[in-house]
Amino acid sequence: MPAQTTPLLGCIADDFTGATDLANMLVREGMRTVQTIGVPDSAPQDVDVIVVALKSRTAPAAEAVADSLAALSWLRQQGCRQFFFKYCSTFDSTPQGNIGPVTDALLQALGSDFTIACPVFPETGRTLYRGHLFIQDQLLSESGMQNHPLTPMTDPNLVRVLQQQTASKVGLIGYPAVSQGAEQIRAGIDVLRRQGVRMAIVDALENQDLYAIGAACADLPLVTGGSGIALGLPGNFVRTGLLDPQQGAAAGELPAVEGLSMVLAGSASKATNAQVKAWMEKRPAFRIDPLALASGEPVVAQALAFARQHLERQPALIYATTTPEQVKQVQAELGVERAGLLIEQALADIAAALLESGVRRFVIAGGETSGAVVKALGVRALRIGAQIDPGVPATASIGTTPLALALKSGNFGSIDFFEKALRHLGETRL
Ligand SMILES: Nc1ncnc2c1ncn2[C@@H]1O[C@H](COP(=O)(O)OP(=O)(O)O)[C@@H](O)[C@H]1O
Ligand SMILES: O=C(O)[C@@H](O)C(=O)COP(=O)(O)O
Repeated sequence: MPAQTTPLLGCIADDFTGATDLANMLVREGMRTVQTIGVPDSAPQDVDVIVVALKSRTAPAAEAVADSLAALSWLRQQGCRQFFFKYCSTFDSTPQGNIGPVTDALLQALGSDFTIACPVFPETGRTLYRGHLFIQDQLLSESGMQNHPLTPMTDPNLVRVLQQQTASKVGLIGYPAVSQGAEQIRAGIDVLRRQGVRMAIVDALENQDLYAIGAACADLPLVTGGSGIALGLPGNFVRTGLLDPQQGAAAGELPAVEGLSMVLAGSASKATNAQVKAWMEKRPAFRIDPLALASGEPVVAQALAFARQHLERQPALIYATTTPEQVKQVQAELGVERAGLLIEQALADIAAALLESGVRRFVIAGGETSGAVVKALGVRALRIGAQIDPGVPATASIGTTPLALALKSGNFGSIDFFEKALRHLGETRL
């Protein structure tokens, strides 16, 4: 079968590492995938999927809608046949949006009357039963997400949560139907459609459920969810002869990248804290102090001097990561936004200078942090490679200095993620 020349699936992701997570799933299922940073100037070649990464999760709803519609319009111009709106597996949103308003706008633009909403991602412990989202063994509202600074999730019932964000009728396809497979799910969709439901939360517990849901959604112009639900979509293209099933692992092949390596961590999440601690037990690390940054100390220059001292011999870590208590203290002193931006800017400046010094492999922890760093590195698009850990693939930059990158969402990755990721990117001095 000749390689597909027009992309099949067009995806819009509401944040940067979330986009990479989605792309990872699609590559795993044999689709060649490129992620762009916003709507790009030119179309990527030789791809089955394009994922446009936006920064719309916490933007005002009108802005999130406008950015998402612009991405949709561009993806339609590229010839995509089906569209996917990716949000967080913890359904991160406020009562004002943006999952509801963006879904409404995309449905309307596509002339469609129905879609599903399913954030389930079993490999990272996100399951949904009778409309209630669980994070491992806890309800969403007791998982720590109730304390999220921007999008506190205090209600685990996603039918209720989504209904608050939209005037469209929201329904549920429950586990009794889902567990019986694609045909029953399709029947459930038909029933809800007849009742005037426009968006259905869909229960799922295992990957097997996600494959069935994917098959049932073959004819929907728009599918929405976390990265898990994308597992079942590539099979639809294989069944209709549009995607070569032999492509398999080759979909994730990346060019080798030569050069020095560095880890940058701007995430303060629990998983990143553990990963930083594990790294520091064996390897060099430099802490960015936000208060020193704010008082004008030459923190960036000090971090670079540290890096240059180690880089020729082994990779090193520069991190702002700290405990929630210390983050709160810094935020009280500097303000939430200023603290975040100061650190993101410092890590971005450090990354740009490291690029000049020959660093070509970067492991970056944190969604916002990844956005800032990748921008400073001049990257506009990424080809997606093999999975490092659930939700995090190896990636390679396209159209700029060849770089190997791993962008980690704060909550993802095993405790030894940094070393593991560096090895995946081709670093041998570990
Ligand atoms: N020590 C710290 N004090 C205050 N803010 C911090 C600290 N370390 C990191 N931050 C900020 O916290 C935010 C973390 O967000 P992000 O990079 O998206 O990580 P995650 O994926 O874990 O949410 C960033 O804006 C970052 O600059
Ligand atoms: O779906 C997920 O959990 C991730 O892909 C994601 O979007 C995580 O967001 P951040 O933790 O803000 O990177």
